[in-house]
Amino acid sequence: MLSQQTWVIAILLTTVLKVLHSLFQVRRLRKSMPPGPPGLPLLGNYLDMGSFVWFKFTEWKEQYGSIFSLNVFGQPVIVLNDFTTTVDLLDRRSNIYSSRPRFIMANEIMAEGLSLALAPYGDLWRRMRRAAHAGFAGKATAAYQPLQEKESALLALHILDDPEKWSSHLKRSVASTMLCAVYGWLSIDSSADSMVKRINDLMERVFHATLPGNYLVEFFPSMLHLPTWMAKWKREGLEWRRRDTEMFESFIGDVQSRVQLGGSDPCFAGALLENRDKHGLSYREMAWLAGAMYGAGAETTAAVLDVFVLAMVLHPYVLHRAQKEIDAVVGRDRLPSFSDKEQLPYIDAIIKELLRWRPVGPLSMPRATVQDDWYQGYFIPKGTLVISNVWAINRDPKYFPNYDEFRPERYLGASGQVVDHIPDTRGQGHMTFGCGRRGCVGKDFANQALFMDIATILWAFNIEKTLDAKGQPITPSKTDFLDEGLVV
Ligand code: HEM
Repeated sequence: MLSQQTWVIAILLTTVLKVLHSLFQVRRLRKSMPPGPPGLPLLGNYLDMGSFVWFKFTEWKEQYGSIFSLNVFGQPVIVLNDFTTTVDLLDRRSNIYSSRPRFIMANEIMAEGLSLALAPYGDLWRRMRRAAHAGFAGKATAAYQPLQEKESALLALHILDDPEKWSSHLKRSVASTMLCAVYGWLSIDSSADSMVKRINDLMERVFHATLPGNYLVEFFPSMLHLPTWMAKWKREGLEWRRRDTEMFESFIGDVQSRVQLGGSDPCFAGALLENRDKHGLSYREMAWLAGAMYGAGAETTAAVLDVFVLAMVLHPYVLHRAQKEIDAVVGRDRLPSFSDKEQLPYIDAIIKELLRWRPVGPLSMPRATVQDDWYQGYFIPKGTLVISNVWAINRDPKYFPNYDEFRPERYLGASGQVVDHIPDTRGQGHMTFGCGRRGCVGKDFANQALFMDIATILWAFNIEKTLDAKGQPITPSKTDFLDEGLVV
């Protein structure tokens, strides 16, 4: 057995050697990589970044163009800033650009490597992604429509009862829809529900662990080999893994018991269990996959609905035009339903514009390359971290004149129907769901949920500025951001 001192020396030595090696290597490589800001010795561009880094990237886009490179502590990074470059690499060269960087704490330690969203490109990701796609994408999404209609009506009732708490109602409603879709649960009454709280705490820990700088092991992977008695973070991470695995396994176990008794509503976890052999997933893999679907879908969708409320307060003419459309198609005797969708193109245009105007993930999720590549005469080495600057991509003046304005009309043609004028986004009209094999697997489900919630809210309510103590309307800022890790 090695002594404590030997461990520390061995790990320090390996770490120093590896850092020096990558620093020299990245200096040499950057000569043939896309251009970019020079950076400092050792740190590279680390200090240039700070918070709300997508603004800095967008400034650099003006200077260096649609693709530029950075070096962060010896890690080569490229940033993609327009539709063409992003689709060329992430979609057309999906076989090279579909992995994720290593998330040692968030995936390897805390999730036993079983997080679909953080997993490297490979067999486990492929099996999980296929199962997620079968349950949540394309035609499968229609099965969730009755649930989404019911949850939107409940959302309207809750807002009617207590309009001041609109944001908590939105969170509750999205969490409830996701949990019912994943586990076939009955509606969740409150966003303070103990199960919702447990899963949200887990998600918060995961987001915290994915942020650069929170765990040194991300920069110095050899620290992973430290024994637990020397590394509190590792002890904690493994304990969280034990508890979270237990929780997810109990959720899916509960679905299994209900299925066996013949009393389970159709749900994603039920379908996973039923198709277990076809997807080739173990019990534990299914448990983590089901949990991941909730985690990836809840905060993101709720954040878009918050942006919707902001956009309506700031642009009453949009609200009035949408309400006119709804009144003409739906009337006052019934709630909107999915059967109205074709006749409500302005609602679809609002959703696209919300996702374009304030992407809740302005830098998407990072990718990593699995082999060396050349693009436009530039070298992109294996292991490069790839960031899509969705903020800049969605504000390309070539496609979106006056890009800072919230104007759903930009997605409508002369006859008032939604037009697909952005090449290669497969009808989305923005880059907020990412693209290629690793793009958002829940985008159809999310678009559907947004449609039902937004149509129902606009049918039921006006949304207006609140008043200050003197009775004057308060205009909320359109340029303040709250960065919560996964969503902004
Ligand atoms: C409006 C709401 C949503 C937004 C803005 C959003 C956005 C994203 C983005 C940007 C990515 C990374 C894409 C990439 O790497 O190119 C992603 C991945 C993912 N999303 Fe969504 N998402 C939303 C809703 C959902 C929902 C409702 C679900 C589940 C039903 C979901 C499940 C996932 C999963 C599992 C991944 C990881 C996919 C992988 O790594 O293979 N998302 N999402």
